[in-house]
Amino acid sequence: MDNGKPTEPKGFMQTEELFEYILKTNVYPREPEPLKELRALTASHPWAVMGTSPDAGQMIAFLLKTICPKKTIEVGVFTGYSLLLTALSIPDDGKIVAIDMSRESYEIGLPVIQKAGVEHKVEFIESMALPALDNLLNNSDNEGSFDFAFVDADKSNYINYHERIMKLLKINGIVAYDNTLWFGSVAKPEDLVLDEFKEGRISTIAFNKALAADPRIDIFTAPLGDGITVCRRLY
Ligand SMILES: C[S@@+](CC[C@H](N)C(=O)[O-])C[C@H]1O[C@@H](n2cnc3c(N)ncnc32)[C@H](O)[C@@H]1O
Ligand SMILES: O=c1cc(-c2ccc(O)cc2)oc2c(O)c(O)ccc12
Repeated sequence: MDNGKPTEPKGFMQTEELFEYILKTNVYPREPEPLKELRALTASHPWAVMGTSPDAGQMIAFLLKTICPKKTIEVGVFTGYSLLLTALSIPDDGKIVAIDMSRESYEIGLPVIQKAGVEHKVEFIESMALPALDNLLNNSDNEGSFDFAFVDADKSNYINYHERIMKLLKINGIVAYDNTLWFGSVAKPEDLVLDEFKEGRISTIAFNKALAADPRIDIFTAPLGDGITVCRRLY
């Protein structure tokens, strides 16, 4: 990464022309106005690249509209692209427990969430994610009560988030993990990977291996954005 910008573009699985084609043909024309507005608002942020890729976002919105979740968790909010798309996709009485250590980032996108009329669905928790998840688990009402979770925070902790989310999700509940291909580095030999991707590559490879071996879940990985792995809790 140079000035916060990774050298590998999003949509690295396709040629740049093909990725642009997908965005122009069916992602941007279907992207709700508030999400366009939030993306534009975030574009000048030095860490804009962290926002969920709109093509992966479209898949998450599709999933959410299919399962109609009443209780969801988001780990890693930033300026709120994935949070707003969740809020726009779940029922009016659905709730999102949204966890991020930075309220400042969340507040950048908050006016757009308010204007879209979906703030009532959001309970924002400013905290490190692990203690926040443990705190949720301290209340036994939360165990096995969530329909959906989206994880897009510090990649080295995904395995720790997974253990907690398995307890918070209902059986048949769904969790989606972003960045499971970490700019394509997971499939490259270490010596061909730029230094700035090496640490994330190691933790992502270990995480992907742990998910593949986890008998509690069904999984698939979609090569959208930076790679997104979707799991369903089986028991
Ligand atoms: C990739 S961004 C999230 C992008 C967001 N999903 C979106 O669509 O814009 C990662 C976020 O995780 C937060 N984060 C990183 N490590 C964290 C931790 N240990 N606990 C809580 N939040 C964390 C950062 O503050 C940052 O806002
Ligand atoms: O370039 C990034 C960096 C992150 C990132 C780094 C460190 C953290 O503690 C959290 C997140 O996340 C990204 C991301 O989610 C993405 O979709 C693209 C790029 C990056």
